[in-house]
Amino acid sequence: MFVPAIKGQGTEEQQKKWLPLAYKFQIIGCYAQTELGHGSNVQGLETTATFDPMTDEFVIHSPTLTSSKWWPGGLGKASTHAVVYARLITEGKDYGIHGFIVQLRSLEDHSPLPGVTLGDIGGKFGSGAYNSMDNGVLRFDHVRIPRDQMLMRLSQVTREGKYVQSDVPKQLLYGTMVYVRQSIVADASKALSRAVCIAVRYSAIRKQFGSQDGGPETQVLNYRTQQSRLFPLLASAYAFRFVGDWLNWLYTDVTQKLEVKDYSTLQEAHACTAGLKAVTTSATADAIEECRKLCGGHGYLNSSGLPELFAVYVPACTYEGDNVVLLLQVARILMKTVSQLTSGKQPVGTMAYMGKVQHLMQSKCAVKTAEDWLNPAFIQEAFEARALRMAVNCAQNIGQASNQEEGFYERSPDLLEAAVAHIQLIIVTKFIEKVHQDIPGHGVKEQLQNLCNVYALYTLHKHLGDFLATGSLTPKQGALANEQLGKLYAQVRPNAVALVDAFNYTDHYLGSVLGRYDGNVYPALYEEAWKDPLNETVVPEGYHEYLRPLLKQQLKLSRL
Ligand SMILES: CC/C=C\C/C=C\C/C=C\C/C=C\C/C=C\C/C=C\CCC(=O)SCCNC(=O)CCNC(=O)[C@H](O)C(C)(C)COP(=O)(O)OP(=O)(O)OC[C@H]1O[C@@H](n2cnc3c(N)ncnc32)[C@H](O)[C@@H]1OP(=O)(O)O
Ligand SMILES: Cc1cc2nc3c(=O)[nH]c(=O)nc-3n(C[C@H](O)[C@H](O)[C@H](O)COP(=O)(O)OP(=O)(O)OC[C@H]3O[C@@H](n4cnc5c(N)ncnc54)[C@H](O)[C@@H]3O)c2cc1C
Repeated sequence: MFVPAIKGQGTEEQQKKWLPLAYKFQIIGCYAQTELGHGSNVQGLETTATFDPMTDEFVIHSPTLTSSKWWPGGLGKASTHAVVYARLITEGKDYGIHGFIVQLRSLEDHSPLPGVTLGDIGGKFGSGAYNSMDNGVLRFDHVRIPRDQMLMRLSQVTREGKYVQSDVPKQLLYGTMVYVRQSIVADASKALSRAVCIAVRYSAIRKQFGSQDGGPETQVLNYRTQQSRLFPLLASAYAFRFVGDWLNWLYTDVTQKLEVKDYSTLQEAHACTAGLKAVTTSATADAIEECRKLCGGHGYLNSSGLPELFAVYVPACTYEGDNVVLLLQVARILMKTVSQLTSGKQPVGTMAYMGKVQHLMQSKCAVKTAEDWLNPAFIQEAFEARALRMAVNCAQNIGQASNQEEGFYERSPDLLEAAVAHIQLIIVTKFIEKVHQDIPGHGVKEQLQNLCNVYALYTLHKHLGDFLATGSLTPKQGALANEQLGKLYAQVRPNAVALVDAFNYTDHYLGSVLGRYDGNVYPALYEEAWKDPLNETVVPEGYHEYLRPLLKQQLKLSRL
């Protein structure tokens, strides 16, 4: 994040100076924004950067305990430099949060520079999976840096100490986070596909119950409950891959527009990266845990690869923006869009469907049979009607409050659900668009169509309350969707293993004895057990100190 921050907020000159050093690992940088007292609320950060016109320097300082930088990855032990986000103060005025390049450690002996206190913040969730990352703590005691180490693409401070705001939106300060959020959506698909690959392969080899006359037991992958839990996750892995590909296109397009000072899609980029990051990471974290449970007891073994994958993945719901905070950002933009509908201003991009407000507010879903749910037009319209009606309902309720902000606060739980509905519509839309494309490979398109319908109808089933409460569907149509879902699971089953083999993960990358390509799980589990350090001795350490005295004492007591 050190590099994209300099790319996005540094001048050409600053990029020429600092990026080659970073690329060649002549310096190691981190992104020091979050503090002990503030993470979500960036504008609440307390670290100060005060301009000293006498020396043409900024004085970086941590005025309070809560201003200590806290969490930045790589900060504790590895980084020599940081992009530090601090309150810019010049001529006695606080201009808010800006980025500054600050050297933290000597390039000679890696010792912290004068005025810099550095360390690691300690162990984290799980069996240490994330402990390979030195998330750090950093405090400044009046550390001086040259004025030209303020990232000056978005705003500048002159030699005399005058603050100058460039003619670019101040939100570009948040650009690095937008970049990382879009990459996290693709990462969600990778993490989810790993977990699903393990769970599907294991479910194909695991047999339990159902033996007839001594014959083989039933593959657990054949149980309807296993399919109804697992196949929506398989479909989600593909859904997140395709929406992640689209989001990368959107991000690239916005970045190109920014180059020519076209800021027209900045808001769309923010809403989509924030919302898709929130929805895909929450779903993926839940799905990895579900995949662990789908593997029964063996899923709880470290050798299954699932506990570590879960422990490493779950902070994705928090880092790069807490998911609730990000969804509320989406909700704010939805409310702004709804308020503009009466002005005649046509919504664009992923909000364009809201322009069909007259139709969508009164449309009646035309589904009459289970098979009708295989028609993408019916799915698309149902998801559009749900999302729009939820947004309009929120806007109407907010409108009844004494003031907008109070209303937004009071209705924030409902706004959260409206934001999720909008983002799920984007994911469904992009999946439908993908399967409408020419897709090579014999039968591949049909399989992806099945998965697209599984993702859409599973999501509809899971959020049926929204669809019924907004009148977007009738209970009968909801039941027909569930009926169709069961038929789709039967169509996915024969290709389930092929659909996870298609991720083409090596056994090494998968890191799971349950997900081995050859399915030879039981010998691998047995072999792996003996590698456990506890098995280095036949009689366990502690026997003589603890077990033997206890056993002897109890034996003696029993003879009394
Ligand atoms: C074995 C297993 C192995 C592997 C497992 C598999 C995979 C692992 C997965 C991934 C690993 C790979 C990579 C991981 C990558 C990164 C993770 C590491 C580190 C994480 C780094 C961090 O966390 S960095 C810090 C992140 N912090 C945040 O996100 C802070 C969130 N807060 C904010 O963004 C802001 O404070 C805010 C937006 C919430 C509020 O902003 P503000 O106070 O300014 O107020 P407003 O809401 O009024 O906004 C003002 C206007 O600005 C618009 N806006 C806001 N944000 C943006 C934006 N980003 N872009 C554009 N516009 C923005 C907003 O809409 C308002 O506009 P108006 O028109 O209404 O004025
Ligand atoms: C593994 C990991 C790596 C990280 N790496 C970095 C890094 O490299 N650089 C960096 O700068 N930071 C990093 N962070 C910090 C991370 O970005 C923040 O933790 C994250 O942005 C969440 O902010 P917070 O901790 O202040 O959460 P809080 O905002 O304190 O969240 C606590 C609760 O408050 C709720 N909440 C907060 N505000 C609102 C609101 N307005 N309305 C409703 N609910 C609200 C949240 O939903 C949440 O439930 C990392 C964090 C982790 C876990």
